[in-house]
Amino acid sequence: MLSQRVVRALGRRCKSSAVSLECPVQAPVSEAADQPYTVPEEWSHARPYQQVPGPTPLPLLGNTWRFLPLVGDFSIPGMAGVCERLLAQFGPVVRLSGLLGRPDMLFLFDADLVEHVFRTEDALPHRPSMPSLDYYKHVLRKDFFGSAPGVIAVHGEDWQAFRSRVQQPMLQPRTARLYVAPIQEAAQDLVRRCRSLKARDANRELPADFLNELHKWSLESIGRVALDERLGCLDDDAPADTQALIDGVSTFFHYVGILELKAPFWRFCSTPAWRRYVAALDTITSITWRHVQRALRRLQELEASGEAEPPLLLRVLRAADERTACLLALDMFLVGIDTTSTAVASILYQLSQHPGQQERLHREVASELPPADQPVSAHHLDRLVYLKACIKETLRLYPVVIGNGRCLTRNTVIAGYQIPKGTQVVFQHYVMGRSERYFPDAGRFQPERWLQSRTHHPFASLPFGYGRRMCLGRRFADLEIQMVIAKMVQAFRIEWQREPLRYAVHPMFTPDGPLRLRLVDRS
Ligand code: HEM
Repeated sequence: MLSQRVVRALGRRCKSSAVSLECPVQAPVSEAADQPYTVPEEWSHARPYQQVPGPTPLPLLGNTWRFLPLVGDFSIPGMAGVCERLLAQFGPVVRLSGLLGRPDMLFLFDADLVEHVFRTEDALPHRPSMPSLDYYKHVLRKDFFGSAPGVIAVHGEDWQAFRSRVQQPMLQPRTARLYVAPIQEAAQDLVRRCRSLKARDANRELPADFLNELHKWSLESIGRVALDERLGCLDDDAPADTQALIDGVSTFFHYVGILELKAPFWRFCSTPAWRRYVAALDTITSITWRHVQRALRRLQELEASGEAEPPLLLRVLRAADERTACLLALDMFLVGIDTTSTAVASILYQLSQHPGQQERLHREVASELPPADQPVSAHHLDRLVYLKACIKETLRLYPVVIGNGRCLTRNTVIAGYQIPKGTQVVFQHYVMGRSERYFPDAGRFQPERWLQSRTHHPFASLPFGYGRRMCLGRRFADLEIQMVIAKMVQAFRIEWQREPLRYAVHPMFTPDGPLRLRLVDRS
């Protein structure tokens, strides 16, 4: 049964789903927002915004028509290729204007320009993500989320108030190290599950829906961190609500791209896509809430028993209130499941494509880690330098988030152009990560490049973002990924016997097709 409180809050639906067309990025501007951040002379000497090159919008349809099936030349799954074409056609700064119902986008393909924008961002950076989630949290379910509804799709002082409450425990390297043992258990659950799945296949291949198993592993890992709970996602009799949560997150990501990039009909009426999206978010919210309630009860028991170092969520609960803890857990589930599982899918797939590098990694793992049934410590992981290089190399070539961004909170001069506040600047890390300008022999999977003293531009590949809004779960993601890849490589040789997979934006940048890795036992 869902918590009565959540049911009540979720039950108070908006009378109408219509939303105003007001640009959601216009509110959170700083005091100095109306001023160019640069000296006025620079602004007055800069070229007008209209001169930034980019695809020409059509009357009425703008550039949104490009996402239409059959006639359009853009597609969401094919966005990586679209971005490469835009760079080739227009150069390192491209304006995508005339997007119905949303601000213009400015694509940056130059790492110096990315650095410039990041280094001059204001105290309350605004990531231009998800007006639909913004609407869900701030309008449709405002009763539940209140005025500080987490960090995802939250901006300005509300964002700062929430982030400052949770940032310290989340990003301290010391915190992630407390989770090595439970994260190892989750990784071992996956190895066990893989053994049993491949044993069911004559060719020892994993099933076509193996990505779902990785989602389960990822949820299991975050469950340990966020809730201090063994969810049992990878057990044969996994609780039904774990798959419901995974499906909810997948549905959320499936529809968010459609709602955000295609014509925004959801702003005027309740479309089928919008209804499925809202239902998915309601599911995620209510399941998370139920688990947080359980965690709260455990906190009371822990406090009664004088336990010294309660887990993350419980520490947040102790420091704040139960709503903050629930909203943090919700954001962690929302953006911490598919990101990490997609990264792991991609790394496993790349290792299967590069047996030489996989063998080198196996040698490192075999010499640095204790036998599979013994505990791995943070010090063991520290020594896996080639593993870390393989992870970085995969995320350089196949960043899970192909383009992070910022919504300008003040008029800014970029590349000699006057860029007005409200413009969504998109950092094209997928394209920059593959550019010869920043990485010699850029197309080759070459983890060794990360072992040399730094020669690459620090802003060309930033898989976890940068600055005050950098990924809050980065420490946990690093730990989870390192542990699970080390355990998989320790247990198996990972092979691929089928046609190579392409990648597509779904909206994580994912190997596009059944992930039928073949596993051969190492021992
Ligand atoms: C490979 C895995 C992951 C990748 C590639 C990734 C990537 C990112 C990126 C690019 C951002 C935007 C940063 C910016 O705007 O500068 C972000 C934000 C965020 N990530 Fe991650 N992430 C991953 C895993 C996780 C995990 C496991 C969690 C939670 C446990 C998490 C929680 C968050 C949160 C809460 C934010 C929003 C921070 C804010 O707006 O203040 N992420 N992530």
